[in-house]
Amino acid sequence: LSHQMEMNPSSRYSYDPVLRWDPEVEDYFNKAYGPDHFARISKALTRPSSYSCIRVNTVKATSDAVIEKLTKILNDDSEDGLKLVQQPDGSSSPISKCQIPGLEYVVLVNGSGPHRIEYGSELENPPKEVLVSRKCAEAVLRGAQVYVPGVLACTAHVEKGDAVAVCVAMEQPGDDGDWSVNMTRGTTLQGLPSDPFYCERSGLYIGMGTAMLSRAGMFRVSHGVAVDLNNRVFRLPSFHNVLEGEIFLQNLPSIVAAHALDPQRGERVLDMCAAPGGKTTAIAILMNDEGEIVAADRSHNKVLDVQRLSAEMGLTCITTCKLDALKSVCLPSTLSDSTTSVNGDSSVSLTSHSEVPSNEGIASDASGRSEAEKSCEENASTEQPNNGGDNVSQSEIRKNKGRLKNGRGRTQSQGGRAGKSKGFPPNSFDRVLLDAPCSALGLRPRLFAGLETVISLRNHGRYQRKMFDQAVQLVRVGGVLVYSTCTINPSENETVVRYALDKYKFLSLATQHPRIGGPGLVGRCEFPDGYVEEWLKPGEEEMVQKFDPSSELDTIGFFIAKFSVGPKD
Ligand SMILES: C[S@@+](CC[C@H](N)C(=O)[O-])C[C@H]1O[C@@H](n2cnc3c(N)ncnc32)[C@H](O)[C@@H]1O
Repeated sequence: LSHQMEMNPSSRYSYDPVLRWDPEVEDYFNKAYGPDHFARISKALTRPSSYSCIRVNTVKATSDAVIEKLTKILNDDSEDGLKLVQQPDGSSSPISKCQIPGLEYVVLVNGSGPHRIEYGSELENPPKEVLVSRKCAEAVLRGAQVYVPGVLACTAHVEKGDAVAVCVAMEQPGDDGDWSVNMTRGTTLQGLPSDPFYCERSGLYIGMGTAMLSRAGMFRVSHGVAVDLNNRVFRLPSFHNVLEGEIFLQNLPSIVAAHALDPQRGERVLDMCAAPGGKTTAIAILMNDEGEIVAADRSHNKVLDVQRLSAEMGLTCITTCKLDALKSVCLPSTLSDSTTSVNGDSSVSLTSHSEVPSNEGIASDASGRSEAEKSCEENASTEQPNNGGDNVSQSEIRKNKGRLKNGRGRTQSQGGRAGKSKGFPPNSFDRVLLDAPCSALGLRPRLFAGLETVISLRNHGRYQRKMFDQAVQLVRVGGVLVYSTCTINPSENETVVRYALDKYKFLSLATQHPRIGGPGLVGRCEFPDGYVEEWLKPGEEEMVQKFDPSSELDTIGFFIAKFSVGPKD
């Protein structure tokens, strides 16, 4: 295949990635979905959704006002990011209100692609190239620019202003079975078959652009745009710095998860794995900022991200704390007198910055968590769509901004510190959201999935079941518990629901509004090693929402289960 692509420039200089899976994982997903369906899911994962989804902060703005402002920006020649999505004939606007009942405050901005790009590729005269990391390419496919840190290699003699083709360096299998990108940053490409990654980057070209720096500059400076990618395979808007505080870029299923919780004004809600706060703020807006939402996360720095986002959106009903979801429940006897009350809850104490390890990585290692737990957490933190820049999350951008200007709200009032919680008494919340850290195998676009094994996938499920055991104790009788993930892996979705329903007889699946996702998987799976996994029972599949990346809705892969909590006795 590589040889053919080498000989045929039009297939070499194209975008047609094949997602690599661990063979046992591929077998498992083939069994779960059927080979054809899984092939479609796999293909869909390599592409971004065809639209961006914006949740309007209705506490500050209306969707009509936001549409008007975005349209103005779209027609402003200086706003390159949004101009990208303008229809070629300029006839119909790419901006519209979501038509799903109850989600009219969500604004959709259509992108386009895949486009055929003319790379000017003659065999004797190949285009100059810039090779970027996979993470950089995934961000670029979502609308980001090509930033300097993402560049790995470049053709010799590239000067500022040159036309360059941008392609992706993918992980390759090594002799030891591990995957890696074996390339020294700064490598010179010749455009010849003898180049590193020459065959491997066939079919992995994401656009044509203008070099903003010379080759030497790309590897000398530490930040800035390396290539202005003005001719892209996928054209999606970048909302970097656009209408801050009034809008939040969020995947549609995440917005639906907040609706599934059905929070009511004045209630007390716990968001157990809250950072960076996308669903927390969605819940707060549904509650019209009335009541109390406790937003917890085990990472101190990520808790600060939630604080910043809440402040930016002007939401005051959100209380944040650093808390390990595996230790969320405390018995009243464990509450010491010395704890400081935050929003009237004596189980939460403010922690001085010095008490919190400054290096989360070191803290994590010291906590003795398994590799699966750690990778689960790292993956999950990328759920937020990132159109803002290469390898720089929106929360990172916000953090930097926070350093420059002091926003109002809790960030300031708590001096940028996250209160450390000792947990909460049983039955102390009306509703709990467990948006669990997961393998993130639903996120799009994804160009590589080879690192997960069937064992790591099962371990994610084990970690989530432990969190569920805590969550279920914290919801009062008559309350609601919502469990969600951004993965297509049944071990983290249907299997967790089966576990929950079998173990806690007082739980029942509840109807979700809106319900726009598809059904869950019914049945069981027997693995070659004898391990058996149980999924849903007939009748339960229509009660959950499973967002299929290959379906017409064109969303990320996502799963939502809603439970009503009956008498616990
Ligand atoms: C899927 S993300 C949450 C996304 C968030 N709900 C949102 O919508 O913006 C999962 C989060 O779980 C956190 N996390 C992982 N393990 C945790 C634990 N043991 N306790 C609390 N939080 C944890 C991670 O730091 C990460 O921020």
